[in-house]
Amino acid sequence: MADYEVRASIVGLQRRLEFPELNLDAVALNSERLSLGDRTRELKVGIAALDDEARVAPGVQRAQNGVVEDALHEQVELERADRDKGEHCCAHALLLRPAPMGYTLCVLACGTMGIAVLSGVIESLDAVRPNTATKWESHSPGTLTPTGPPDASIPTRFVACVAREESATKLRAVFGALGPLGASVEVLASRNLEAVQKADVVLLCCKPQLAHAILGEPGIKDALDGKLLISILAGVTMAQMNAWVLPSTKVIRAMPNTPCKIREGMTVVSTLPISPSTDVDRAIILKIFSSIGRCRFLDEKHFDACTALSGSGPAFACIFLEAMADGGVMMGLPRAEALELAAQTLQGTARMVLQGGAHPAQIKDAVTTPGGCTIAGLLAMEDGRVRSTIARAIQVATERASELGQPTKK
Ligand SMILES: NC(=O)C1=CN([C@@H]2O[C@H](COP(=O)(O)OP(=O)(O)OC[C@H]3O[C@@H](n4cnc5c(N)ncnc54)[C@H](OP(=O)(O)O)[C@@H]3O)[C@@H](O)[C@H]2O)C=CC1
Ligand SMILES: O=C(O)[C@@H]1CCC=N1
Repeated sequence: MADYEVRASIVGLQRRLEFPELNLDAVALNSERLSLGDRTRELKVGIAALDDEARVAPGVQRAQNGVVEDALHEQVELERADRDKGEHCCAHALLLRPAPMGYTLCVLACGTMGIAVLSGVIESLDAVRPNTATKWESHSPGTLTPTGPPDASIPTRFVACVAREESATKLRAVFGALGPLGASVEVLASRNLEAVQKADVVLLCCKPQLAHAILGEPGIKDALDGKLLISILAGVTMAQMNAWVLPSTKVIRAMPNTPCKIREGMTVVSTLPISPSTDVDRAIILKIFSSIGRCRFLDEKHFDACTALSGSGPAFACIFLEAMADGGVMMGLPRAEALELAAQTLQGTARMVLQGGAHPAQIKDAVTTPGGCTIAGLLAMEDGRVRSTIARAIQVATERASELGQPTKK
């Protein structure tokens, strides 16, 4: 036994003990190495001993009382054949994991939406708005400005991965322009496995038809083991994704939209399955999406409709916006002013609904003077069947969303 301990000490210090599954950064057979102060937060430190709790206890005690108070403690029992002696030995290791200091968020396939979400999150972390209340499901817009002790549900390290080097170069410029935190984003091209390995939480933002191939790349399944995988893909179901990853991977769907980029997004998140990590996962998801707009949970069965309404919605809203501006231009308004008037009018009206709680019909009626110009315009719109046209657009888009990421019908 003693031989083993000495050997463990030497091996441990020189090449991380012979327990690779522990992935220790340092090993202590006594408390000396634990006097590393704050550096222990960045290290996984193991105390190993052999079947001799008495010898471990003093070091453990000191560690708990002093240096890494809030570290996560985990008792692990190890068995190894002692090759020197041909014996089967047992070792106990107490792992002192670093206190959580945030996590690594990987945006896998960081295109239009990946950039929108990641830029929004980074800007929210950078924002200094001391009096802004934390925003959860029903408030907007929000901020992730960290106050007080480090929050394990806030991302602190970022990896973005794309297919092509030219996209990576573009991404570095886009994120670099956001300031120091943006510049810290690690951008990789064609290195999906490495990106996923580095991550604690993966936001999958590829085209729906690419998901199977990307998740099926060698090593990706294992790299996702136990991790939270948030997919923003239209049409690709949880059942599909669950079949493409290990059972230990926690798959969630989210449907954000492009206004996330300016932290005015609308994101719907699928209801979380109950698991030991539900609360943590919920906090992580809310911190991401509430920081970049509104966020609400809905059952997955509604996802195709949400994809059409809020995912595609910015495109539909812009048709209406452009049309209003065109009308102004037709009547002689300069283009820029017409666009400003239309955009601010839509924004103000939407805020009356969201913030003031007004019903759209109330707002419409309040504007509509009997015999006035508004009713004249409204009737012209009804003649053009604007309402049913817009509603049908959502219907058709929903139907199309349900086909995305599905095998093509012959
Ligand atoms: N656009 C929107 O408004 C919304 C889109 N969505 C969903 O988001 C997803 C992405 O859409 P969007 O952002 O518009 O798409 P983009 O085409 O803008 O982005 C796709 C990204 O995938 C990368 N990519 C392609 N192949 C690979 C690969 N093999 N490995 C890693 N990365 C790869 C591309 O990299 P490269 O540039 O190097 O080719 C690009 O960065 C879709 O599933 C869509 O349904 C959801 C809500 C709204
Ligand atoms: O058009 C699309 O397929 C994606 C999904 C939602 C918005 N854009």
